[in-house]
Parts: sequence; structure tokens; C-alpha cells
Amino acid sequence: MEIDKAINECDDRRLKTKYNNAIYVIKRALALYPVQEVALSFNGGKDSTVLLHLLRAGCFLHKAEENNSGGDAADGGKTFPIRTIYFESPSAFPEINSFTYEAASIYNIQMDIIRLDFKSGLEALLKANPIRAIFLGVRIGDPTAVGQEQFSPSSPGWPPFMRMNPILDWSYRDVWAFLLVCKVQYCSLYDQGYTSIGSIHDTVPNALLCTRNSDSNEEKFKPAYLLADGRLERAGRAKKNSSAVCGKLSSISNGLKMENLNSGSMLTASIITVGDEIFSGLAL
Ligand SMILES: Cc1cc2nc3c(=O)[nH]c(=O)nc-3n(C[C@H](O)[C@H](O)[C@H](O)COP(=O)(O)O)c2cc1C
Ligand SMILES: Nc1ncnc2c1ncn2[C@@H]1O[C@H](COP(=O)(O)OP(=O)(O)OP(=O)(O)O)[C@@H](O)[C@H]1O
Repeated sequence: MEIDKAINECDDRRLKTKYNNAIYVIKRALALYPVQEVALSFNGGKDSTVLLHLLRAGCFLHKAEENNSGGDAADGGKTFPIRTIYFESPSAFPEINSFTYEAASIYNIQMDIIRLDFKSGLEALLKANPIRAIFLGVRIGDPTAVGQEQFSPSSPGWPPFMRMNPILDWSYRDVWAFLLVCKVQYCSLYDQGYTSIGSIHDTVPNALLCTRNSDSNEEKFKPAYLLADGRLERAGRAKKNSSAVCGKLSSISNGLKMENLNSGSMLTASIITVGDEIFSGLAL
């Protein structure tokens, strides 16, 4: 199985540990729930893409252990056995839609396209299918991760199912290390400077990846995997309450509250003085 092989052959020890822990969670989930009772919530984003490949590897390894065949699962892990759901929205980027559909075709994924809001869509899904647990690509740091663990029952008021978050403890760097080491395809927007993708109305490339051509002054963006500080991955996402004006954003949040940046740290500033400008009042 190419994902498992790529990780085993790489020399990134941290990535190996993250991978092994996520595979452990997936294998326990598959031991708890029959495969017909689990689903993957996939939206073509980077975290979803990581999860998809972890599940491909996890299903393969689980099946191999069940068969006690030393890794020789019948179809080499080519058919993806988990029902997959995609909440398609008219405000999704076309690149996200096309990548999602492409992934479904490449990996033989049975994908249910749901054109309802999350809650109503899940209610309909659970009514029509025996789904009891859903894999999500939620990570600590996502606003929706607050209070969640690797296995978290859905919230009160939501239909009852188990949310399973195998990459909850993965960092931005872990996500990119995995995608690059495994050499898997990801949505093209990430190569255009998008580091976290919401809707077309609230997402722009991450300004921290912006470069300017010194001759033409043309603005370009480096790929997402070059973002040095993963805490700023949501810098291209608008705040929930910021308003869009004529399709443009009136304000963009960097996704970090100032108190997050400052908590527990001492702020320092340096001033270099040459001569006696400060003392003579000329410094400003
Ligand atoms: C499969 C699935 C299960 C979810 N379960 C819950 C839930 O139990 N409780 C809840 O408050 N939100 C739930 N949500 C909603 C998400 O927490 C979140 O609001 C949604 O992903 C939108 O995030 P965004 O605003 O960053 O796009 C669920 C979403 C999905 C796709
Ligand atoms: N429209 C959707 N359809 C299906 N699942 C979704 C949808 N939106 C969110 N999810 C689930 O929630 C998870 C977290 O979403 P989030 O937007 O944080 O991550 P991502 O889209 O994978 O990556 P990125 O942060 O780069 O956009 C997804 O990995 C997926 O499991």
C-alpha cells in the first residue's frame, strides 16, 4: 500500500508518530463499527485529503490484519470501502469541487453529494443509512475543534452519531509533510497561496505568502506548504462577522486573536539610535 510504504520509508520521525497514532485510531474505529456504519465527511480541503489517504491506508491495514494475510488485501486497497459525503455548496470554489469529484473517480469512492445545510443533510443521511460514526478532518486550532476529542459524540440538537477525528492533534506542518512525503494530489488552490479554504466569498490567498516581482510589480503567491508559521493558516479567511462589500472583503481576519499571540509571552521592542536624534527630539 503506497501510503504506508511512503511513510515507513521516510525519515521524518514526527510524521511517522503522527501517522501511526492516526492509523491506530482508524483501526480501533473499524474494530468498533462495521464499515457500512461509518462515513467519511470529505470536502476536498487539505485536511480532508490527508484523512482520505489515512483511511485508505487504515482500511487496507485493518483488512490485512483481519485476514491475517500479512498485508495482501484482495484488491490492494484500490476500492475505497467507506461511504463518503460531500456537502456541496454554490459558494464553493470550482477548484474544490473539481478536485473532490476527481478524487472520487481516482480512488473509486462512492460519494453522496448533499445539497442541504450540515444538520439537515446529516439528519437525512442517518435516516436513509445505518451510519453511526463519521470521520472528519478536524484539527486542534480549527474553530470547530473546541471541546472535541478523537471520538466525540455529536452535539446536543444534532442527530446522534460519533464524530471521529484521527488528525485532531496534527499541525499545519504535519499535514503538509504528509501530503508531500506521500506525493498525493491536492486541490490546486494550495499552490496559489491559499492556506485554508472556505467559500468564494470569504477566502483569499494568504498575504504572508505574497511576493512581488521587482520589475513588473506583479503580485504572486508561494504555495501553501511554504507558510512558515502554521498558526497563521487562516490569515486568508474572513472573520465570520466581517461583511463583504461588492464581492470584496471589507476586512480579513488573520485567524489569530491578539491574546493568543501575546499570552504567556513578553512583548519586547528594540530601538537603534544613531547619534543623538532621540535626545534632540528628531527621531520622529
Ligand atoms: C459531518 C459533520 C458533522 C458535524 N457535527 C457537528 C456537531 O455535532 N455539532 C456542531 O455544532 N457542528 C457540527 N458540524 C458543523 C461543523 O462543526 C462546522 O460548523 C462546519 O464544519 C462549518 O465550519 P466552517 O464554518 O469552518 O465552514 C458538523 C459538520 C459536519 C460536516
Ligand atoms: N462541505 C463539506 N463537506 C463535507 N465535509 C466537510 C465540509 N466542510 C467541512 N467538512 C469536514 O470538516 C473538516 C474540517 O474542515 P476544514 O475546512 O477545517 O478542513 P479542510 O477543508 O479539510 O482544509 P482547509 O482548512 O484547508 O480548508 C473537513 O476535513 C471535513 O471532514
